[in-house]
Amino acid sequence: MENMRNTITNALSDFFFEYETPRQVLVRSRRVGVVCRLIQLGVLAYIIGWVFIYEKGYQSTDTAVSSVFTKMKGVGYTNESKVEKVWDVADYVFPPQGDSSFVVMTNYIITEGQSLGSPVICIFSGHMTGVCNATTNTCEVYAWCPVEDDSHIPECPPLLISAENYTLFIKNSVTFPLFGVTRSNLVEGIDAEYISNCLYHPETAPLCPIFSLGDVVKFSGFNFETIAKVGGAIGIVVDWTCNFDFDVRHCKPQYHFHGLYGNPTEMDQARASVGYNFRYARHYFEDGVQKRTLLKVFGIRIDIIVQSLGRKFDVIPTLTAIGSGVGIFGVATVVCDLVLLYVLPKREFYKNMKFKYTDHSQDQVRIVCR
Ligand SMILES: Nc1ncnc2c1ncn2[C@@H]1O[C@H](COP(=O)(O)OP(=O)(O)OP(=O)(O)O)[C@@H](O)[C@H]1O
Repeated sequence: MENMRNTITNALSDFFFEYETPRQVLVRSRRVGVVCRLIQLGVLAYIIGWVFIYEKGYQSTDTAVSSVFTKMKGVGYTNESKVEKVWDVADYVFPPQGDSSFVVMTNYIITEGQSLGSPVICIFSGHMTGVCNATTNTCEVYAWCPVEDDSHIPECPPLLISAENYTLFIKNSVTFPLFGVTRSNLVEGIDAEYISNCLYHPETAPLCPIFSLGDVVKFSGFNFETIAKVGGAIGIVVDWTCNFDFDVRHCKPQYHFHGLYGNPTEMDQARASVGYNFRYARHYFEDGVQKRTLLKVFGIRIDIIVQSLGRKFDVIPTLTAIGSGVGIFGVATVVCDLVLLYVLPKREFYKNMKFKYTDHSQDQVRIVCR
């Protein structure tokens, strides 16, 4: 009992009144010294250059919630078979509400005066009447007639080639909820007077929110005449990459243009379905008969895509980055130890210096000095 009490007392006094510190072995070797310092330098460069400066590991990040409005302007003119028509924004934009994704009609095939009369024989999709002719091998369908003839797409030039001069106004607002910041693409200095005179250009007017359709097509790498004839899709990316360690006034949008579908090389690969089109009908009554004008619309579909990344200094990511950097410094010690103990000619000598061997009973006990 007495022995046990003494043992516990000794253990407690050892625990509270002793301090252990690792023993260091100082190796005077140029080779190991240079290897170790080079690795440490590499790790330091990685932490400062990559983690802190390039990846900005000292900042927390957030993406924005956003809304986009668009408005097209411009007038088109056609003169088909001596029938003159003026096309304004209410005629050539689908849908007209100013969505972030819309189509600007650049070419069309029009079928006017279609009606649903008594059952007629049409080689077109319709409702089967059940009346068939065994001699001609045809069945009657109830459909809109006369049927559309889309075997020839107007070209040289496409009917609304003047769409090249239409202008697009983009209104975009973004909010970074984590940082409580809201920004609009009508940034400081973009006032009513500026908007009424400016036209976007990547170098001379990079913040102007008015874009010429011809420029949008050109910047996305398309040929206007080709895309106008058969249709295609273009993405306008509004990029908000902002560093909120600086004044929010420096948080400004950048515009990028991407051809999404319909460039000439894609068209060669996708012969089965070239371009982009859809059908649209305008209904009316004439002498009490329901009629419609059918349009097969070829157009440029524009998708406005908002991309955002906000950054701001934060203690937690900073400490995490420093902590992981300090941890990586341990790599230098491991590599240098390997060189020292297994590569150098005097490795046995260093091994003896680093490890202390004791003869305890039969087994060799190795004491590691760090
Ligand atoms: N597609 C566009 N091309 C050129 N300018 C445009 C375009 N859309 C709008 N604008 C101009 O931008 C400004 C703001 O447009 P907003 O739609 O907010 O106002 P508005 O007075 O209702 O426009 P609108 O001129 O269509 O009546 C107006 O001066 C307008 O003329």
